[in-house]
Amino acid sequence: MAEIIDGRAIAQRVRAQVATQTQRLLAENIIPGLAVILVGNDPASEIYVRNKERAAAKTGIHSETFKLSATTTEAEVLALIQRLNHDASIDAILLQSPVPGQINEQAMQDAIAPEKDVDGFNPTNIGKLFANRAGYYPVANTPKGIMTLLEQAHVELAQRLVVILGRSNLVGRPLFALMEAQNASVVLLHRFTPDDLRHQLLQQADVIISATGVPKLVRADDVKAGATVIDVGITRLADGSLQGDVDFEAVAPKAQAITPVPGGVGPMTIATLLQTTVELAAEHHQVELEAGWQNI
Ligand SMILES: Nc1nc(=O)c2c([nH]1)NC[C@@H]1CN(c3ccc(C(=O)N[C@@H](CCC(=O)O)C(=O)O)cc3)C=[N+]21
Repeated sequence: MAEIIDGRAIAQRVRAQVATQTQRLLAENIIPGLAVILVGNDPASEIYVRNKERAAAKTGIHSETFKLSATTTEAEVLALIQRLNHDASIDAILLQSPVPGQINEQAMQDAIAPEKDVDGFNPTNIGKLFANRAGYYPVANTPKGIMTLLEQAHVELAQRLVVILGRSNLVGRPLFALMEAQNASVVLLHRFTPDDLRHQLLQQADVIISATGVPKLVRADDVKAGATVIDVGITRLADGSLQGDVDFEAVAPKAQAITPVPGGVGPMTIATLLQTTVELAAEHHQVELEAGWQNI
């Protein structure tokens, strides 16, 4: 039976580190500031934003949520982003995805100043990630949190085969770059990958990351004995329960380590968002964070 990677417990340790780091910044009169922009009323986004507000408040980060109606124009969102870009009390700006159809999400991501781009969606930051540039720049928090989870679970990546399902800008693409930078051999699959090819590649994988939103896509016969399985998918079923991309009951007995849904990757995303906010604040004020503080 696999080790079940406890995302809540690891997220709790990350948040405790963020709180300690925030206290150090506060002692120097630096208040890390996070602005979240939520346009419209997507129910999943509302839950995410509420959880984030609560977590930020507990760590001492100043967070402001801007709730805009579903009929907000692109010009209004742009004006808000530009105001926050120039607001010295704000270190991190997050535009919650998805946005209503009248708003061009890419144009908004381009408008967020790269040094306040807490999601790492600005092309400048994506370019640095894919070029494996040295120095600090923000990276999307779900993939960054998955790297922390794997490190905490002592999962080796160098020389291993990693198969990622799903090529979103939020998860699959940045994760590909992060894993490859750790000397894994990485394969990025998507909805146009033929089923038989997907099965063949999954069966060889040392690490499987699934981020598709297709419930129970990854089955026991897809998984090599001893593989590590990270489930990023969250689908709310008709009965209100949450289902991941992985058939957990069937896969867990074969895996070396596996994340549950809920309680796996989700809590890490929020903790890592707070971590990135503090890192951006430290960058803006040219404060060195304690060496090794991420070694939770
Ligand atoms: N700009 C932007 N950045 C994001 O990072 C972003 C986004 N937009 N849009 C939506 C997705 C989704 N997302 C989640 C974060 C936490 C949980 C989470 O805490 N999940 C809990 C369960 C929560 C529940 O019970 O519903 C868990 O898995 O244990 C889920 C989903 C961030 N996203």
